[in-house]
Amino acid sequence: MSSSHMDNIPSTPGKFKMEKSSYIQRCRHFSSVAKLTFFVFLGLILVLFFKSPSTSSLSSSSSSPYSSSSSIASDLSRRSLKTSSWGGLAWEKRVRSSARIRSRNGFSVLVTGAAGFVGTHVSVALKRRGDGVLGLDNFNDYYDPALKRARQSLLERSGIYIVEGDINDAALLKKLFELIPFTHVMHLAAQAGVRYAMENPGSYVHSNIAGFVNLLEVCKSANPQPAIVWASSSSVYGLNTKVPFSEKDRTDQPASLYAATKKAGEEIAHTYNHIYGLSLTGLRFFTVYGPWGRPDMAYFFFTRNILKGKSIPIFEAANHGTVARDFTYIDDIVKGCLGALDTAEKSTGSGGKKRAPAQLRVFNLGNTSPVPVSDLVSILERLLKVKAKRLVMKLPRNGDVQFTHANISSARREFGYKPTTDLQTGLKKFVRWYVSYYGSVKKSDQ
Ligand SMILES: O=C(O)[C@H]1O[C@H](OP(=O)(O)OP(=O)(O)OC[C@H]2O[C@@H](n3ccc(=O)[nH]c3=O)[C@H](O)[C@@H]2O)[C@H](O)[C@@H](O)[C@H]1O
Repeated sequence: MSSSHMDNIPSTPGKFKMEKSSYIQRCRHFSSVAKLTFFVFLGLILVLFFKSPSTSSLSSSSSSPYSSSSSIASDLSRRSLKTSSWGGLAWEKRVRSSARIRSRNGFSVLVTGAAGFVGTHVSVALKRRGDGVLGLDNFNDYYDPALKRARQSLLERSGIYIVEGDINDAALLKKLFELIPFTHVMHLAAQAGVRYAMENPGSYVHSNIAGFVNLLEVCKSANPQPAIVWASSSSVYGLNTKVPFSEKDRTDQPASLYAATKKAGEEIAHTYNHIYGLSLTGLRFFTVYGPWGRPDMAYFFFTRNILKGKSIPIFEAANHGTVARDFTYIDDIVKGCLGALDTAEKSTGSGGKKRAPAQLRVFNLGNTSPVPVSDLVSILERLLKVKAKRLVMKLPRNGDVQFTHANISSARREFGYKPTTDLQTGLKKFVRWYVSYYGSVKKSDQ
């Protein structure tokens, strides 16, 4: 445990050593054991002090309910900038090989969050059509990292290498851009989940704001600057009541910190586009589901709990009001991501300077047909052939909105986005995957 604490002192080991050596020199002037003890004690306090910003940015109940970990120390280590060893000729060879373009006019794409749900699917699709793909992921334990490792194996089989590191690690990002002149960045690394933001607000700031800024800083200085497509969220519509949600609607009333950090991302994108000429496209995903999905999402843990005979909490709004989502199937989202990449114009800056105005876009990627959560449960019951133990409860005030509904005309116009999978069809594919992945579902204990 203590060695991992030492490992976690972010980017300060050199500084720490310097303090230690000057401390030793100063010790020579103090002969008494009492003074020595005092300085050792002071040193310890200083070390704790320098560690405190990263510590205090995380709430005390920071472990994820979706992971097996329950200690703050574990959370600190997963948020650490420490990157598992990178560098060296063999590593560079893997990076280059993964990013090698194999089709005429193909892209070379850095996919952040490549071991995540959407990241895995997008990476495979890009590779399949001949683009060079390099993944980046910090493999944090917000939810079961074994699932992320399984996705990694899947990508490995397609020839995609995932560099293990955090988007806050500027040295690593710079190195990757030194090795590969990425034409595009598909930025999907984020702290997801609406309700978890109340438990661990710091993780949202770390990944969705600080990490995004760090990535943009590296992109703006890269030569050539890549075009960036990144994951925003339907949650930015917050308390907006006008339906369906259009990109022109107001997004200044977020209902969760998650939504607020995604909205902040959109404003940050504006800034980097304005100052540095970075081409930026934000995609507002609407409750994406499907095979290899996220275990923290309702459709996923409802499935698990129904199969285990456990009750599932189904939220309803005031006066028995329906809670509904514009659930969007992963394959439709992948098409939207590729469409956005294909229509992204080049960034216009170089050497960290803007040369001309650059493209700045935001698109809804939804399904355009909201489904009540209770209907989602009915579909799962039919597919699983098990009756759910429904526990209907009031929509908690923890960031959830009552409904979402996407207007997708903008994405349709720009790149022909047209979702084709209804919830019944998509959930059927999800359930088939779930059963094959977890084997005998009765035994599954994720
Ligand atoms: O579109 C987005 O941008 C976001 O989509 C997703 O958020 P949500 O739409 O909230 O999905 P999800 O948690 O699966 O809840 C689904 C429904 O089940 C209801 N719900 C949930 C939990 C529960 O115990 N009971 C319940 O009824 C709940 O009220 C809701 O109506 C992503 O997680 C998020 O990262 C972000 O990408």
